[in-house]
Parts: sequence; C-alpha cells; structure tokens
Amino acid sequence: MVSSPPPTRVKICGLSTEATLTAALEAGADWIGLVHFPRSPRHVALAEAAALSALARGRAERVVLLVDPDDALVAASVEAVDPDLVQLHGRESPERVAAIRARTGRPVMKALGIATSADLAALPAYAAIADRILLDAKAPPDAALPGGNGLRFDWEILRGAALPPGTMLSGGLDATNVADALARTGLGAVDVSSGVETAPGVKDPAKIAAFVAAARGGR
Ligand SMILES: O=C(O)c1ccccc1N[C@@H]1O[C@H](COP(=O)(O)O)[C@@H](O)[C@H]1O
Repeated sequence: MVSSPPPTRVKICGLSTEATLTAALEAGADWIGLVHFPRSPRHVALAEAAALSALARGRAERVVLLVDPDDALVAASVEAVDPDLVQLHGRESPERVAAIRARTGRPVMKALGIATSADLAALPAYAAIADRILLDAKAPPDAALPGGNGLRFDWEILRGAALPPGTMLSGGLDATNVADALARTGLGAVDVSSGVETAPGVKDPAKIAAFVAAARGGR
C-alpha cells in the first residue's frame, strides 16, 4: 500500500487578537506565532502574549518570536508565554542560538534570510544546533523589520540544497502561491504573516482559513 505524505504543517505568525488567534486555531494551524518586537506592527506585550498563549495551549504549538533578545528578555518571554518553540529572527550567532536553547530548555527555530545561494552557507552551523530552520526572504538593507515584510525569495535557490528535516519556508507566502512554493521546494512546513493580513498587523480570518486550506491542498 502506498502511504500519502503527511499534511503540510502551517504556522500563522503575528497574531495579536483573540479573534484572529481563534481563526487560526479553527483553521487548523499547527503553530501560532506571537511577535515580541516593538518595531513590528504585530508586536504584543508579554502580558497579552501570555493571555493569547493560554488560549492556544493544547490546540496548537505556541511560538514566541524574538529578535536578538538579551538574556533578560529571553527569560521574561519564556516565563510569560510558555512557548513550545522560540523563534529567533535576528542576527543571533550559532553560539547564541545554542546558549538560548540551553538557558530556556525550549526548542529553538532559527530564521535565516535568503537572497542568494551564498546565504545557504550559514545553514550547516545553525542546523547543528537549532531544532528547526526557517528560511525567509532576506530583508532589504533599509527595512525596518528583519522579517514580516511580505517579500519572497527565489525558491529555485533551494533546488538541490541539503535542508534539514522539518525546514520551514516563509517570505511573501499567501493563499495564491503557497501550493506552488511547496511543490517547487518539496518542503513540508510553511509560515505566513503579511499574506493573511488586510493591512500591516491586521490579520484576516478569511485569509487565514484560505491559506491553511491552500497549504494543505498542496501536499
Ligand atoms: O511578522 C513580523 O512582524 C516579524 C517581525 C520581525 C521578524 C520577523 C517577523 N515575521 C516573520 O517573518 C517571516 C515572513 O513574514 P511574511 O509572511 O513575509 O510577512 C515569517 O516567518 C514571520 O514569522
């Protein structure tokens, strides 16, 4: 008997209200992302993040997204959010990723910005330490945010690359392109923020549902 591949796993990032968190859970998201980075339009204070995380407990894996956090912020966010996964989306070195993983005892996902195939050179050092790798479009030099910019990268860069199991794809994904992205990359997990919004930071329940359905239909 031929077994079918597992369904694509989906992360909806940057949820900041109870209504949109519920929409993500009802759509069947595997991970819900809570951004704690004040420059982001999706930033949630730790008290809000704690409340949203509590609503999702047992229904989806809860991710706290941090950018170059110091030890105090790492400790405070883990204490508040009780995350199943810590997403590091800054310029954290492999040593820093390892230190955060050791300090928190939580699985860590390291985001790598990709613009050219040369950007994959950093991958092995992070893959040896992180529990999961996230490949995102590299932010432009003048961007205010290191991610969440709604930009995609050329997925052909990944052709033939040795990617660790569980590698997640993000960057400019939406319901219209996610199936193509999955087919072209062969990856089994995706992350989206801007592509399920009507304006920066404003998530849309219908777009969330459409994205999850499109991702699952694609695999
Ligand atoms: O979403 C944000 O505001 C954000 C801020 C800082 C770092 C990363 C951020 N989001 C992550 O960026 C990627 C791509 O997002 P998009 O779909 O292109 O908008 C995604 O992995 C988010 O988790």
